[in-house]
Amino acid sequence: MSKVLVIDDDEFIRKSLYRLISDMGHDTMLAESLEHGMSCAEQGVDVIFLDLDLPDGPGQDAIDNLCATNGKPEIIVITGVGDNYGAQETLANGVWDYIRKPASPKTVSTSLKSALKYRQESSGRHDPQARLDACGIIGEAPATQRTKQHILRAAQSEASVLILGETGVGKELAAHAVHSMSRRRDKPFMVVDCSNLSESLVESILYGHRKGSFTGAHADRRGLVAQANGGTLFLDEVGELPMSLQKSFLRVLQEQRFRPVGSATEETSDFRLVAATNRDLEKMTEHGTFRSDLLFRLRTIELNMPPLRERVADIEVLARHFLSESCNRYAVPPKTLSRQLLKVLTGYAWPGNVRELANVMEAAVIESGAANVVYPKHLPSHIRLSFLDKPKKKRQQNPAQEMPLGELMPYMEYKVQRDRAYFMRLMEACSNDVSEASRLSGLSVPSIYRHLGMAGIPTPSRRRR
Ligand SMILES: Nc1ncnc2c1ncn2[C@@H]1O[C@H](COP(=O)(O)OP(=O)(O)OP(=O)(O)O)[C@@H](O)[C@H]1O
Repeated sequence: MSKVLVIDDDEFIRKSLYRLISDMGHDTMLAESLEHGMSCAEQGVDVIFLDLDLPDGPGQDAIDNLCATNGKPEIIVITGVGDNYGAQETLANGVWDYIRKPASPKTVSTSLKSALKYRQESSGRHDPQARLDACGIIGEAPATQRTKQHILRAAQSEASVLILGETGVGKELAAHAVHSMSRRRDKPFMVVDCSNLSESLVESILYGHRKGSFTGAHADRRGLVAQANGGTLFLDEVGELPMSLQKSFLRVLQEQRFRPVGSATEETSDFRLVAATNRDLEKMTEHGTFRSDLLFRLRTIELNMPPLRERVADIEVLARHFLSESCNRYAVPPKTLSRQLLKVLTGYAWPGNVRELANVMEAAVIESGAANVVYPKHLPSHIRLSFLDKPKKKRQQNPAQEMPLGELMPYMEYKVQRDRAYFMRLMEACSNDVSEASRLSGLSVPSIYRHLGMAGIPTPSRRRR
């Protein structure tokens, strides 16, 4: 017996669905509003029939939250003819099915049965969340959890997916996850790196060629499109796809037919398309460097990968992961991260995102040598400097600015306070290593000691040479 929730403000519909679903042997809950529906869904349900026009808001706005509830339910939208939120948008949002009212009992029961069958099969294989974790996507920050939910839903559909995000955010990882969680998981995942397609060989790389079709074509060769048959074709850096190729490629995407170079006949390939880019494709279409019809074809589902600075809560777990990965790679005993180092890492903006963090942790493992704790001094200096530049509290940024006129302190006193804040932060970033502080600040070692003394900061004992 499965648990089914009906969220609809129309009492007649609620009652009819209740009878139909209960007769099918399922436990049925009814809710007349989004708020009530959400509290029922929190109890864990398998399928939700969701009306879009509800008294306390549009149903489509609640799809994400309903999908994220305990039971990770499938959603079947059941909506009146007048609603302008269309089937395409709904399905692109990862909804299981879209039914128009008035719906026959057969339509409703068929849709419910297929959703439940899918759940049974997929839970038999694995818990979707566990499968997602197995795809190697680390992080539990709210923005990451939302992304994971979107990946899960994208994987359940067959629609084209366009993954957007800055460099190094994990777009390729997400594309892999969409494939590994889809019904095509046992078939090939073929990557086309569009930034690396040489104009002369591009057609042969994508569509293959026949022996003798050009100099150097010594044998028949299958292209990436043919190799993706049954699986997923991943167009990485799709914004770099040469304009000259965009038109012919659009046709291939639409018809799933292509002609190998030198062949008289066309071949077909049943592939699911996933593309990724860090470029602004909308803007590119405005500038005429990307075809709008191709963009339209690529982005049935859009997945936005948030930058690392918007999921600070993930930095620690990712840093630990890359630290342990690098320790294994370099066959050194496991290391731990110092508290100060975590502060520096979480305060940095990570323009290169997760890839930059992975590289930094690898460099820190090398830099820390035999030490079993990694300190800020093992980080590249630009990261430590950014920590120094960053005010701890607004007040320290410029104490004078926030000072009411009546409280203006004598300049020398103000300067002492500012210096003290700087040197405290410097020593924290350098884990109290004066030579390191000297290197980072550009001051001599004796000068550092002098400043520490003047600022009343306890001085670390001088190292013997
Ligand atoms: N959430 C994550 N958990 C674990 N590893 C991650 C995560 N996100 C990214 N990575 C790792 O970071 C590196 C960069 O990720 P990926 O290549 O997927 O980024 P990208 O957005 O495709 O980059 P680019 O735009 O430069 O092609 C990879 O080694 C990937 O495994």
